[in-house]
Amino acid sequence: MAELASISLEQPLEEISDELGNSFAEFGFAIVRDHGIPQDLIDRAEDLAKAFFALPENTKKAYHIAGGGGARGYTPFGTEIAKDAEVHDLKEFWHVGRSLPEGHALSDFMAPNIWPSEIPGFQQTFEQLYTEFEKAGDTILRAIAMHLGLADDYFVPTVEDGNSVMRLLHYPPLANDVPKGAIRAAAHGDINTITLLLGAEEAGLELLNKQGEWVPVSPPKGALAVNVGDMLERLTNCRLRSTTHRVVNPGGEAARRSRYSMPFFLHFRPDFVIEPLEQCLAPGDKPAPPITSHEFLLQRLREIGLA
Ligand SMILES: O=C(O)CCC(=O)C(=O)O
Ligand SMILES: [Fe+2]
Repeated sequence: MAELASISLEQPLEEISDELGNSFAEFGFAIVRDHGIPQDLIDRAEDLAKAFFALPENTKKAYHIAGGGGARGYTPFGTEIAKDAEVHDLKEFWHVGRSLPEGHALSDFMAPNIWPSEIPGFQQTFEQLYTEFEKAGDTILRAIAMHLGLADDYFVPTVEDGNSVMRLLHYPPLANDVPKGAIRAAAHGDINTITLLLGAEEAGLELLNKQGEWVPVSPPKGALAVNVGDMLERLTNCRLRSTTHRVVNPGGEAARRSRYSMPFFLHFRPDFVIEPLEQCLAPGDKPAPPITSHEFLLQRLREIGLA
C-alpha cells in the first residue's frame, strides 16, 4: 500500500511533485520537512500561544467578537461543532487573518485583526508567522500545480490576497466530566485550499484512509502535516482528496496535558471561481458547478455553527 509521503521541500520541486500529489490522491495528507519556517519563530509563537491561553477566561472572552463567526480573535471552549457532530469539540482557539491595507478592494470579505494587549510581541510574531506560512504554502502549491500538469505558478493569482486564516489551538487537559462522545476535534474535512499544520507531533491527529481505518498522522517535531481542503478537492474534481480527520483524546499521562497546534488554512481569494480543472476531467464526469470561494466558505461555516 502507498505510504504517507514525508518530503523535504529543499529538493527540486520537479523531483517531489508527484510524490506529494500521489500522497494527496491516496491520503489527502503528506508530511513536509525543511519547509523554511524558522524553528525559533515556531518556538516563539508556541510560547506566546501558551501565554495567551493561560490568561483568565474572562480576559480571553473580551477578545471574542460576537456575531463575527470566529473569523478573528478568540473563540471559547465549547463553541465549534463539526459538521454532523452532536457534541462540541474540546478546544479553544484564536484566529489571525490577513492584514489588508485600509480601503483595500477585498476589505468587505476580511475583518481587521485584533491583538491581545496582555501578551507583548504577539502581533509582531504572528504576522511574521503568517508571512512564513504563505511562503511555504506558495512552494507546496507550485509542486501541486506541476503534478496536475499546470504551469508551476498557476495558483499564484488564485490565492493572492486570499482569506487565509492561522488558527492557534489549545486543547486543555481532559476534564473528568467530558460529555459522552466529545473529542478534541471531531471528524471533519477542512474547507479551504490546503492546510499547513504545525504542532501535530503531540499525538492525537488521525486521518480516515480509503479503507475506512483511522491512521495516526505523526510528523517529526517542527515538520508540517499538510492536507488538501474541500476547495482544492472540488477544483481537482476529487483527484486530490480532502480527507476526513480528527483529534482524539489521549489516555494516561497525556490526558492531563494540554495539546497546542497551529494550522494555517490557506484560502483562495474570495472572488476566485472554483470550477473543476479540465486536466482533472474524464469523459462522462459530471463535475460540481462553479462557485466562488467566498460563497463556498459561507455554506460551510453555516454548517459548523460559525456563521
Ligand atoms: O490540531 C490538530 O492537529 C488538527 C486541527 C484541525 O484539523 C483543524 O483545526 O482543522
Ligand atoms: Fe482540520
